[in-house]
Amino acid sequence: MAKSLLPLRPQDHFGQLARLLALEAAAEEERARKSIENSAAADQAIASGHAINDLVIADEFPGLAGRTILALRKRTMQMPLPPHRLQVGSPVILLDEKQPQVRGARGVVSRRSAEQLEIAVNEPPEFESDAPKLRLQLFSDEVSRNRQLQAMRTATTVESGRIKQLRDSLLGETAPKFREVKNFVADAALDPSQQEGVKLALSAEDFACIHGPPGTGKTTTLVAVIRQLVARGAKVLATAPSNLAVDHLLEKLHLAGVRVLRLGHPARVQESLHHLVLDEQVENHPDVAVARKLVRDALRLKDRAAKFTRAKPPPGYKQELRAEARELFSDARRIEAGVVRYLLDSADVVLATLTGIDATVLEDRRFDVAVIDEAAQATEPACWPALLRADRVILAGDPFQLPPTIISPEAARGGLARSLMERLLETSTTTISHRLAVQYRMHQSIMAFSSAEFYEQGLTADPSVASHLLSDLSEVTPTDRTSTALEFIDTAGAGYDERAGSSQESRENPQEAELVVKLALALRDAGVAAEAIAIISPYAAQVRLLRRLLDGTLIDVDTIDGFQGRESEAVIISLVRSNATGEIGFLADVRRMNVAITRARRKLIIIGDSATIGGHDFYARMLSWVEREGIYRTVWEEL
Ligand SMILES: Nc1ncnc2c1ncn2[C@@H]1O[C@H](COP(=O)(O)OP(=O)(O)OP(=O)(O)O)[C@@H](O)[C@H]1O
Repeated sequence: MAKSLLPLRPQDHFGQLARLLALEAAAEEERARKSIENSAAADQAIASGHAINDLVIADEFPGLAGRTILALRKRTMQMPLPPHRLQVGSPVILLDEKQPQVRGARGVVSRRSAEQLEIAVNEPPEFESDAPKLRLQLFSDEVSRNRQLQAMRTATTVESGRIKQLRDSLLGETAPKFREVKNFVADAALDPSQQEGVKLALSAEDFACIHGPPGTGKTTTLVAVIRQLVARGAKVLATAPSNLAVDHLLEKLHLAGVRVLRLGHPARVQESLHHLVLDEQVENHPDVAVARKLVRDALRLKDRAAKFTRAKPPPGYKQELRAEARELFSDARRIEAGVVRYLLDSADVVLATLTGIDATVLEDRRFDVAVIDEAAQATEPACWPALLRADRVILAGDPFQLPPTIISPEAARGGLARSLMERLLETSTTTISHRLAVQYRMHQSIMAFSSAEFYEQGLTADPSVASHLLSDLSEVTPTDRTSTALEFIDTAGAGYDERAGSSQESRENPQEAELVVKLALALRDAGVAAEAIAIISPYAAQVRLLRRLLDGTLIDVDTIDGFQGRESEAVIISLVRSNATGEIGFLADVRRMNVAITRARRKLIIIGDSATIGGHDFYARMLSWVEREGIYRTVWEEL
């Protein structure tokens, strides 16, 4: 997107975002529709594990919050399910195989075993045929897109009140205001930079950003912000784009004794935190036992109505049974709604993913402050449902790590990949952001390059980590490898050529993979716990290959995107690219590489071909960093 001049006009800005969202929706739906309507694509979806066919409903029983759980099995009951990619929490659609174009039942996978998948649906499906053969497949999340569009429409048209004021400041129409913080009690556990971040957040009357480079305790700081807000009587809506990030906040707030309530499908929340989820608390509320009985009665009535397949019931009788069932369902919902309201009133902090801000649950409830963690990974439209519900907003994140994932290249080029936080940081002329300065993860040599490239040399390593090495761990034998923090192993000239992976969409480098395995096992043999070693690569095909090679070792192998937000004592990065033309593909997105090189605590080994990557300025500087701070080796020394 061309750098927008402020102020942005609401019509133009939201109109443009809505267009980009439509492009993204079209790209997503194209993918999903292809595999629903076209039988060849459906076969492909089944072959690739995105769908399972020939299923029947083996059981149907009431789930949490008035939902129904359908247990699905292969028609031949004893047959195990084929290998598939439907995970607990995946959005799915259940279709009649004969009539896939007829609207199916949407739900979420709630449990999986070798023979059975359970899905939670809001309404039990009503298929035309009696014993339909069913297909279950992954489906895109239309509900959340509609919520975003609706929120942007409201933000466009609002003409007065707090929503308008906040919108105007976020669009640069008015300057964001800050006030002096009275009675600020510094939290002794925080470092001075984190305390400054807390102070800035508390002083914001409109919005403020906490910029948290890798390992700087962004979540720790946010928790401190939220605790102080709650102590001052505020109600807070705390959100993030991913369930993982929301759970991380939830756990820390709960441990700090804050009264929290987590919205969202329990299947998507970490098991140890289930007792903090709204649905679970609703379920344990005494009033809900009554509602549950109503749901059971309703299902029984529906069942009776469905049994009249041959015997002819008196006219209208079937409809009557169904109507009665519907009424019971609705009574059950009304009882639950009362319990939900009570639980929401009792919490000081309500947590949800950005897409999980559900108006049917929250109704028109407003909060004093909305907090958005990992804000640099959320698209701007994704933030608006949260923004509309609060008087003030605190965004936390790091725009120099991975941006939101967008599948339509056109939408990405148009600016959908640019987060609200990035836009605010780039366009603000006043101090709206505080960057945290002390990191608690990396040895100082590992930190140095990222600090210079992305944070204007603004990071320092806390003394507790500044010089820590693998060899300082009692179980680790000191070796050349465990007593140094940083190495680059250059494969240039060794003929370790990259090739297309089996799916043709990704790349792999088998010889490099073998070297990676050798290095990882050497670390393990020196006493480093397998769980403390991680291997990351930009390419999914290389990750698949490495996982195969390291099967059964407990060494973690993941893509860079999958490893964002995590850390490991030792990290090996496999860069993969090695070709005669110096083509580096999406390694050119240096933010991805920033994530990769900032995951290691005590040891980072990078393996790559300097002849392929060295033509790119960033990688040329990266090679000098290793020569300055660490050890540069050629692959010949490893053979
Ligand atoms: N002031 C501090 N003193 C000591 N340790 C700290 C401090 N702040 C954070 N840490 C430690 O740093 C680590 C990272 O903190 P936290 O989980 O808050 O960061 P994060 O925001 O999740 O990090 P990142 O953004 O890098 O993923 C934790 O182990 C935490 O205990």
